[in-house]
Amino acid sequence: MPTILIIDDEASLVSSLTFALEAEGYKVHGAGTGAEGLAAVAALHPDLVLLDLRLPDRSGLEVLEALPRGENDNSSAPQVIMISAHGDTRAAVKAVKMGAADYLTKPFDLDELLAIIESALERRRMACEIDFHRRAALRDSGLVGQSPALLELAATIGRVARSGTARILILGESGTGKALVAKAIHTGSPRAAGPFIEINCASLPEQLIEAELFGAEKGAYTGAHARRAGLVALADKGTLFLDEIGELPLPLQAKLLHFLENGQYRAIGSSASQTADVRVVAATNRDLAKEAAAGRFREDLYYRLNVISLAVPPLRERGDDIGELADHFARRYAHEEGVAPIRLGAVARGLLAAYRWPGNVRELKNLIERLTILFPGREIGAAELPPEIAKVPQTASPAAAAPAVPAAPAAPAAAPREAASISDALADAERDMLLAALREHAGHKGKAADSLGISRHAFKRRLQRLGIQ
Ligand SMILES: Nc1ncnc2c1ncn2[C@@H]1O[C@H](COP(=O)(O)OP(=O)(O)OP(=O)(O)O)[C@@H](O)[C@H]1O
Repeated sequence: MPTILIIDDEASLVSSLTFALEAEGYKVHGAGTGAEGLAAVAALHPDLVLLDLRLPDRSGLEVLEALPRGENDNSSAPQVIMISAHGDTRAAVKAVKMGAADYLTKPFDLDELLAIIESALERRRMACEIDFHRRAALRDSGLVGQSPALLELAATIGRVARSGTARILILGESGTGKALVAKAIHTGSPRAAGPFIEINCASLPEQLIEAELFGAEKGAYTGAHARRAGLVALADKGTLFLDEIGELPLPLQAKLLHFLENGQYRAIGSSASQTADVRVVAATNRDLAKEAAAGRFREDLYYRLNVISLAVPPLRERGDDIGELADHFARRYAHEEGVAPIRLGAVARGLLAAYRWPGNVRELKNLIERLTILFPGREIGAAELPPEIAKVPQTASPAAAAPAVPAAPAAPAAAPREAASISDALADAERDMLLAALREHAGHKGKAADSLGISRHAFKRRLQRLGIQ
């Protein structure tokens, strides 16, 4: 049952409207002043507010300004209908420009009021529904974050996924989550029951990528001991995700173009054409238009791939997502390591928010993993953070919400090379701790793991990752 709040100082109007609206099945509350009205909105979270333009303590426009807004996906904001007296029309129109759903001039007809209320509530229901679907799509995709930029991305993913065939080019800096976006497109598409196959075009030399993509006959090249199916064949009825497409060697670009144009391809060493029903989603952190202009990427392939392009924003433009992602990874790594999660203090949160994150979510994820190992269960302050983050200049990001940062020389804006040095510094610290624990326990891994408060399995995984024999 929708809740309506009437903010009006005319007691007789409030009581007659309350009577009429309750008879229509609404839950109704009244408030006689702007202050009372704002308190009632905060306490009752009404679905709709009937707001008089003239109130004893302040104007209706001031109250409207102080109410939660419906923008930025805040679908819980109430719909507002202004009630104006004769001669107040200009103010009422201004209210609509400020976000009110509609206005009525006294004296008004009850049927007219009911029709306006119903259509405003319908609008709110739709906003809530869209919001619900966006958030559900985000949850299912595994993309953590609630920033307007991410919600917008989730909405676009939902729209583009539906077609099931349109090719999509995902653009964004390294580590922003392009692979997760590709997976979300697959999961939200009619191909969801089919396979999702991923290949990183930068990971293999040319001939191996060709064999990987299109398959090869036995003996087609040195080392091809058996016939192998390509990923294109494996992705039949599903989605093929070509990560780092900008790195695909030129001769292979021609073969991919041929496949995109007519759905046909040929395995290495085979004379027969094969077909596959595949949706191609590609991703790159390069400016492909520029690469094409420079002759390093085929222009025709670029246009074939770029039917719809989708930009994943860098982490530094996602505001509150940084804190939410940090908490998410803190819980996840604590669970994996079998330790208590690290806690981020206010200073650490401010510093993380102000840092530029050249390696984006991947860099944040790695940082939280290392902090979990080094300081399980501890509160993280500036001292526990790597110097590049602890010393971030306050002006580093316009969105920076950094609290007082310890006096530090203004460091230049962080560059990828610095990110590598953060990782190196943390890896060194981790290596020292692991080796010290091993030495202390005469090479006994179980005891060394116990002394660091992590499981034996986690301990061995770390040794392996750091290449410690
Ligand atoms: N919004 C997010 N929520 C949770 N995890 C995320 C999010 N974005 C990225 N990640 C994680 O960060 C890491 C990097 O993401 P991903 O590999 O998708 O980035 P990418 O843009 O494809 O990087 P590259 O261009 O280097 O291939 C992954 O482990 C991914 O799971």
